Amino acid sequence: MKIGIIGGGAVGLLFAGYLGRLFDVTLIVRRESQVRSLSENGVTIYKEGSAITTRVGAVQETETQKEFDVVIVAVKEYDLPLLRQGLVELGAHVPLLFVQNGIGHVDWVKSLPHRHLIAGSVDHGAMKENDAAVHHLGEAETNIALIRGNWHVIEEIVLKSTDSFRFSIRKDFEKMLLTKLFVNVSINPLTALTGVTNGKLVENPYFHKLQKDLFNEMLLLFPQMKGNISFEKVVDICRNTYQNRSSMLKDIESQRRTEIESIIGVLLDKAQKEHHFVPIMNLLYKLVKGIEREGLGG
Ligand SMILES: NC(=O)C1=CN([C@@H]2O[C@H](COP(=O)(O)OP(=O)(O)OC[C@H]3O[C@@H](n4cnc5c(N)ncnc54)[C@H](OP(=O)(O)O)[C@@H]3O)[C@@H](O)[C@H]2O)C=CC1
Ligand SMILES: CC(C)(CO)C(=O)C(=O)O
Repeated sequence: MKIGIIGGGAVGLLFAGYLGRLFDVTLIVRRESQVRSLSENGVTIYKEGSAITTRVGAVQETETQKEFDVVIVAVKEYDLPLLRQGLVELGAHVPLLFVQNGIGHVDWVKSLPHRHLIAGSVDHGAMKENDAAVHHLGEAETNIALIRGNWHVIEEIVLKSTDSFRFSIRKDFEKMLLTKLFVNVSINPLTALTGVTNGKLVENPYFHKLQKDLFNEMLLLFPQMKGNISFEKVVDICRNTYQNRSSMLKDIESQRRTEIESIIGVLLDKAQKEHHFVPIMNLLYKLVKGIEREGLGG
């Protein structure tokens, strides 16, 4: 099975390192320097004191000629629009798997002409070390659900998946993405603003109380999720990814744009339309946007 992975960031490298042991994997990146680094070094995954290196292919996005059986899109949500042309050129028959947090990308994904579209929800913690190495912090799984098309296109990945990098099939992609959204709303902005790792949010009673209040604001917006997600799930993920610095914290630290729009911005629009009072979300959104604007994180 030939797998293309667009984006050699934390998640792209993690997927390439694990899937590259089982399949023919090519990372599609945007910098020539990263192609060189990957060709020379392969992808190294650091985990609990060990390091495993996997050889993978690497090409620059403009030079992708290979025919893929599936393409995993691992760029940030706000970088997706620029990929449209390239994805169309891959062919509408090529199944695409999107791993972005949040729900801001769903309508855009649905607007693609591709026959098989799959949503992914990544519970792993991944922290990029350099262009060819990533830390796997917190063993978890990747949930996947069909947006449209059929399963057989991705069955092999699920069947061959191993315990250290497991894929689980979910029936309802909206419910799956909302579940992850509850997690990201309760972790990412708080870690981005306080600078702590995920695990500290459940250890520190002040942060933990804020997490709970945020979770309750989420339930106001999505009452249908009441029986589907519990606050314990958030706590479990914080513990599982104890040492991880969330993707939003890493963005703030690197003075990069965050995914706050796709994680909280879309929820504030919903709250306004439906007349819900979500003061903590509002405050966190404005603080993250303000810090992002001033480039204060570095
Ligand atoms: N990190 C984590 O623990 C988790 C992240 N996620 C989700 O996964 C997605 C990716 O996150 P993450 O890996 O952390 O992000 P990173 O910022 O680490 O990586 C994004 C990568 O995309 C690359 N990229 C951007 N545009 C293009 C393009 N046109 N062609 C090729 N490559 C491109 C960037 O390249 P360059 O290096 O050149 O800028 C960068 O390497 C996000 O949507 C996030 O929400 C989900 C769960 C956990
Ligand atoms: C699961 C979690 C919270 C891991 O840090 C994540 O999705 C992220 O960092 O964006």
